[in-house]
Amino acid sequence: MSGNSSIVNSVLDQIGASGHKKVVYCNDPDTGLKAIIAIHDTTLGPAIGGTRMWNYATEAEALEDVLRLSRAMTYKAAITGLNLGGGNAVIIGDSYKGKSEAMMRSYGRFIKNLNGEFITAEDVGTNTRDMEYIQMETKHVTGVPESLGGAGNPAPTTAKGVFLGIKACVKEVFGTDMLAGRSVVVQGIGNVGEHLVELLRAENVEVYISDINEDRLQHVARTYKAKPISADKIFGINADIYAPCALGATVNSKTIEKMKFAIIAGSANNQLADEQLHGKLLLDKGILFAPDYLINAGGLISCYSELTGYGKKRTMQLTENIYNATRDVIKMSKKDNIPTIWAANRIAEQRIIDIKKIKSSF
Ligand SMILES: NC(=O)c1ccc[n+]([C@@H]2O[C@H](COP(=O)([O-])OP(=O)(O)OC[C@H]3O[C@@H](n4cnc5c(N)ncnc54)[C@H](O)[C@@H]3O)[C@@H](O)[C@H]2O)c1
Repeated sequence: MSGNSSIVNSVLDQIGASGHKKVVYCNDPDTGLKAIIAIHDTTLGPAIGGTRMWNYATEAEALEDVLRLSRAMTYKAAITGLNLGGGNAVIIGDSYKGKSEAMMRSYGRFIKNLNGEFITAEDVGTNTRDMEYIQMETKHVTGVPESLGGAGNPAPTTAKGVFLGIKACVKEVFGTDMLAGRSVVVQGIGNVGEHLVELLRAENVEVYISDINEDRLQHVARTYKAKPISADKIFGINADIYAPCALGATVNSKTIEKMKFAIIAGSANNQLADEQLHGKLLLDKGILFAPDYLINAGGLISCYSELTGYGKKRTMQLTENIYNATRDVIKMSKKDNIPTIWAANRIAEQRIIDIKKIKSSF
């Protein structure tokens, strides 16, 4: 009995400490679905966020990931000026072997039961086909194929935003945003990473790539004339920019110590293992960090356009704004001598505070 209550306490404490509104555990033995949906904040609008399918070693690891991812979505929507809240979901399992139509539709029914409080889209381990299955059960899904009236895979728009974030940082560090001759390490060349490699190579950037999927690595290397490197080489390499496009927490005390990069700018969510500690370490070491949730907002913008019926033109306008928004964050960080992630957090939090006030005024 005491063991059970300590588990409950630790889960609820964790949810409370991160400021979450609601966490839903989904279990369907018939389809093998085990998922967690986390809703962080809905001040600005319904919570939106991807569904990640990953083979987590433990449920505790899955919970920690979904809590971190959903909080980041709140900040992403807020700083991008969208009327959306933050949420996210994880499905525990192997996305290559453990997925089925029934599982995705079952998951869609759990989302349906949230009555619009949570809207989902693709993330690591899920794709437009999965969103199509979810849409068979609920309308609260985006990133469905264009042939079904959706905006399609958000990854190309995400990559475009990351590319512009990189340019804004290069302008700051090197005095020009011309990328030719610069070098970038892209870690993870999946949906977003591959598009980013394409954009960088089109500007004659020297691109190093790394991925745990060897076939993909060789394919992308051949297609774009990028240089494959092994995972253990990433943090020692002499390149201008590190673009994390796989999973989070790759910027930590161990990796920062080895880094010779001038800039970190990529698509992965929650790149800093600890925003307070590692934000400060990067500032002290003179490495410019582009806040991940700011520069990877292109995908969210694409999903927002799908929800609101905005066209591609508006999606591109909002995505292009990532360049100036990144410059503004860098400016605030320099003026107040604070890490860029703290500056971004301030801007995002202020918008939520302001909108909360107007919502409670009448
Ligand atoms: N897809 C989007 O529009 C979008 C939007 C915002 C943020 N993100 C974030 O960007 C990242 C990439 O998303 P994606 O959609 O391209 O996912 P994806 O699953 O298509 O690609 C991820 C790639 O990373 C590789 N990988 C995993 N672990 C690795 C490791 N340790 N080292 C090297 N490679 C590794 C995988 O093999 C895969 O090729 C994720 O963190 C995701 O949350 C994606």
